[in-house]
Amino acid sequence: MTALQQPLTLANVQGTATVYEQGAHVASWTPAQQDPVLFLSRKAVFAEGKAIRGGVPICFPWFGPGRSGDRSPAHGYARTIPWRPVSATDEEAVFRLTEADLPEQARAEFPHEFSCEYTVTVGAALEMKLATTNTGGEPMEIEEALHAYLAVGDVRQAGVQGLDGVSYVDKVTGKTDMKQSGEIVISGETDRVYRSGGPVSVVDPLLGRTLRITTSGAADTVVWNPWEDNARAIGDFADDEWTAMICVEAANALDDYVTIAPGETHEIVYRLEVGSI
Ligand SMILES: O=P(O)(O)OC[C@H]1O[C@H](O)[C@H](O)[C@@H](O)[C@@H]1O
Repeated sequence: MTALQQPLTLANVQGTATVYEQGAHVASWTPAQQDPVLFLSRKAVFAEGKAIRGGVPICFPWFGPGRSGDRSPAHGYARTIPWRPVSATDEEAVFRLTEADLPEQARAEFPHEFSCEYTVTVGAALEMKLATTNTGGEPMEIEEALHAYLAVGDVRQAGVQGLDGVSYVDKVTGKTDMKQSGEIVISGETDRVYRSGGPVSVVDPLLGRTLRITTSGAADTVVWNPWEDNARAIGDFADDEWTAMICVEAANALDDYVTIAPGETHEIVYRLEVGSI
């Protein structure tokens, strides 16, 4: 496997982030005088064609195995191929991906002309905006997610707030008509597509902070923790790391796929801030 090039570093007085060209993948974000906010596995592999375990993978043009359930690779192509750097300052980096960047097989499976522009803004907040333009002549259906891995002290003690009363699909049990009651407390394998785009807070008493997530253009919030047994089965994830992370993802998945008309642009935005408990 060929190792990835060094990531781009965005550093200013308010915070520092690193972004790999492969996947336009934000691998870390550390606001000034704070601990890292994104989880990155110590077994993450930084190699061409391999998704990085942690940070913020971009899932596109489908999520997981897609709404049909038979798409491969998982989460689409965008996280494993290089994006083109467009511009970079200490605060903002922009990357682009078009159909011309996709491998041949991908173009057969996703036969659309498009331009994805991804803007990462680093400061006291981390903001990621994925703008997808349909540059072809036919309507284009996409699924997508900004699949953020958040670092927590111990996931069993953290609470995810903001989804009380929201209906969700439970991908662990296969039940599609679930309804959240109160805050989410992780007490086993969790893989849920909530039918709401936030705002959501992860209250973390151990690290003494609250991670605040606001999104736009996302119909869903995905919450994922593999728990103990599944963690062991993931090669690029250490056995004990499931306690130190939770994924809270902005998504348009399952029935919430997006249809983009020719010439139109769809945007999904994920904004992350750190607050006190
Ligand atoms: O292992 P990956 O392909 O990166 O996927 C990791 C996870 O991503 C999402 O959260 C999905 O909802 C999960 O079903 C999946 O297991």
